[in-house]
Amino acid sequence: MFDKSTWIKLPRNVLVGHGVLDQLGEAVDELYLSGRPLVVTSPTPNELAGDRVTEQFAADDPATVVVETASFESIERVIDTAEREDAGYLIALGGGKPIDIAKMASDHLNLGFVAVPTAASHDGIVSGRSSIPEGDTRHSVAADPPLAVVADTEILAKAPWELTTAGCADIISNYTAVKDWRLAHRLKNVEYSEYAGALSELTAEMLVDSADSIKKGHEESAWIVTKALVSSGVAMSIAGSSRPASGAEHLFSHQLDRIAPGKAIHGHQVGVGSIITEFLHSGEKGQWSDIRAALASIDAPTTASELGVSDQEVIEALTTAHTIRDRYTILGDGITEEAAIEVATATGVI
Ligand SMILES: NC(=O)c1ccc[n+]([C@@H]2O[C@H](COP(=O)([O-])OP(=O)(O)OC[C@H]3O[C@@H](n4cnc5c(N)ncnc54)[C@H](O)[C@@H]3O)[C@@H](O)[C@H]2O)c1
Ligand SMILES: O=P(O)(O)OC[C@@H](O)CO
Ligand SMILES: [Zn+2]
Repeated sequence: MFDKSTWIKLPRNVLVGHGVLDQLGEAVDELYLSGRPLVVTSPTPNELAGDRVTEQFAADDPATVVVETASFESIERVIDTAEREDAGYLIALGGGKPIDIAKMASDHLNLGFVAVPTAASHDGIVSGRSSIPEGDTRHSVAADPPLAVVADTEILAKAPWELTTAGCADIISNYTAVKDWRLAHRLKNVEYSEYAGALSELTAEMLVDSADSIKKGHEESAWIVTKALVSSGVAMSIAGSSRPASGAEHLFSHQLDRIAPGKAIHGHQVGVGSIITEFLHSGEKGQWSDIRAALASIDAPTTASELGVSDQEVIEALTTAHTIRDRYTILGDGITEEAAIEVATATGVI
């Protein structure tokens, strides 16, 4: 008997481009949401674009809640505000933090939410994944994706450049994530989606092919990376997990978040992780140097010192990364300290 089934959750409206923020009201109208919108934002995005968002919903008396940290306390505050203000849906305005918070809160409230990213910093801004630190856990969990994404490249292009290069590096890391996924499929019978794997790889390839156009101050950079972030989010939705975009390089990054908190940002850490894990996959003659060159060409870090972490922190993250999640990767049951030093040295990371 044929017994396969799948449920792919995707945004309905995705607007990317110059000035599309002014079409937010129109994009929301098409979703048949009702009631008051609650804008979930953080201080800088609120200053930059809060009024442009709320004025489009003036007839529905919008409310705003400003959050600062990605925490369960922030999610509680959004839930309480939404209940108190009788919100009908949420609009997340900002970088990854307000979007993750709104994603989790809207899941809890059974309300729809719309994402208005102001930074193209990682592929969580469009995906069905949310990442809120809980105890020792740093990786994402499933949460319904936004019903719509309105990504204004004029705003995204003015965000700090390192956030855009982090978004690019998060996409480049898809190369090794897919290698890890295939490995887990071969060795551990982990379910693999050819469609999601191919889309994720293609997304990384297209971004690298466009690397020459990714330059500070060019709005086209925001356009290229945001389209890639959407595509990577779709790959995760097809897979029903973050597997197409998260392998050992992400385990390494999640460990760095615990060992050296606040020193480097997600995309930059996974980029450096990807150089290392590509070497582990394919050896000296593999494509690790292509990944390193692609990262360098878009101004993303390629070494521990550029990340602002110590060599010892890199080694500790590498040797312990396999323990943090039930996700088989090239790190297998763990690599020794000697192996970690060797690969980090051979790739010039330390
Ligand atoms: N959901 C996922 O799958 C996923 C994946 C990776 C990371 N994350 C999470 O995302 C968060 C990191 O994302 P982030 O770096 O976007 O965080 P963020 O929302 O804190 O934004 C980073 C900084 O950039 C500022 N900013 C945003 N847009 C700006 C703009 N246009 N101009 C000037 N400043 C601007 C913000 O005010 C903030 O200070 C972390 O909490 C991380 O755990 C989630
Ligand atoms: O599930 P994780 O490992 O948090 O990955 C989600 C996202 O960062 C993939 O780019
Ligand atoms: Zn990521």
